[in-house]
Amino acid sequence: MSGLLELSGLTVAFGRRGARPVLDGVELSVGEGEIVGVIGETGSGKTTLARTAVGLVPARSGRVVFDGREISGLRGRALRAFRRSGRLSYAFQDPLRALDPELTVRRAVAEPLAVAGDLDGAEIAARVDEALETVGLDAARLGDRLPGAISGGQRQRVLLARAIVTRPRLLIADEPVSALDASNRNRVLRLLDRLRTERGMAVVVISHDLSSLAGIADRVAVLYRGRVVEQGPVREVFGRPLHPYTALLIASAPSVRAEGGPGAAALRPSAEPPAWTAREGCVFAHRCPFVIGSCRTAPASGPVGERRTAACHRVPEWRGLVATAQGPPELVAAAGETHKKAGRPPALSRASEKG
Ligand SMILES: Nc1ncnc2c1ncn2[C@@H]1O[C@H](COP(=O)(O)OP(=O)(O)OP(=O)(O)O)[C@@H](O)[C@H]1O
Repeated sequence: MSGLLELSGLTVAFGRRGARPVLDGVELSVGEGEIVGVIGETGSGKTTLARTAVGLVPARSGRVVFDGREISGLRGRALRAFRRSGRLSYAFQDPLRALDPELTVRRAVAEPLAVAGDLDGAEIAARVDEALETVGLDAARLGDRLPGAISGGQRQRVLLARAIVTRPRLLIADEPVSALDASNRNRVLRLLDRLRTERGMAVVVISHDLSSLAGIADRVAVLYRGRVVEQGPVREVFGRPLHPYTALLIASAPSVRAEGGPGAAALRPSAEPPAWTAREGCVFAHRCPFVIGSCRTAPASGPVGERRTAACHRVPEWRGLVATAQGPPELVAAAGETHKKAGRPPALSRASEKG
């Protein structure tokens, strides 16, 4: 059965020919009413994935199919008409930059409907009130304010109201909670869950915050350097990651780490700079403590069980190596170390990458 949104072999590159793709053969499917999380470190391509899916960035190759129609092939007027329809909606990452500072809340939310041109003024006003109410904002009190005169949490909800005012079948929300405090974060997450339950709306949530996704996502896709290295049901992926990169991400997020799962020290990547371009092999090979020859030369992909994929040649044997500390010497050495610094381990910062 095909999903509502199907990305297949999606490759995107910016700039000169031959530049390393920002997205490289991405496969992702989102079903009706499903919540899918996309996680990965800064620069892994999450926003580019969202922007390509909604037609803001052209794909170099591969396909984006929404509701049975190929979007990646649309150009000019046909693409504009599809985007105006608002059936596939995108809530941008940064509300302060995404909202016009000179448009009141009411006008900002009304804009997608005004652009679509299907409704008269009274109908638009009613839909705007409905959208603001859905996100828990008081239209009478806040409707005439400018973005600069409301709180960060309210701005985030205005952005969501604007994204759902067209009653989309799928919403892609780019880091919808990253700038919010705990209470606003929970409010926005509950809202996304409610939209799915009450309207059957599918949601793709891009987030750095694994614990947020653990609470609402059905499935999760892990992006690293433009490739989906693992995907599957969120409980399974967070509970028993099958790609060493996923394990590293999760080990660095104690709030979602399963009891007894490998710690970040045991997974500390090799500090060696990459000696090859990872186009053919695994994109994590240059950082992976479990690397073997084939990781550098052959793509590893494919299903691991019915609903999971993990692009790793050493699934599941690397997990056994961690458990018994019988891995390669650098792993055993790494396993004996502890990260003295609190917070994000150096392994996940872009500074540690040279390739
Ligand atoms: N329009 C563009 N032109 C050139 N390079 C771009 C463009 N957009 C994105 N990139 C590059 O593509 C890579 C992926 O960027 P992207 O914003 O998709 O990552 P991300 O995972 O969303 O990061 P973050 O979590 O920081 O938002 C980065 O190296 C970025 O500099």
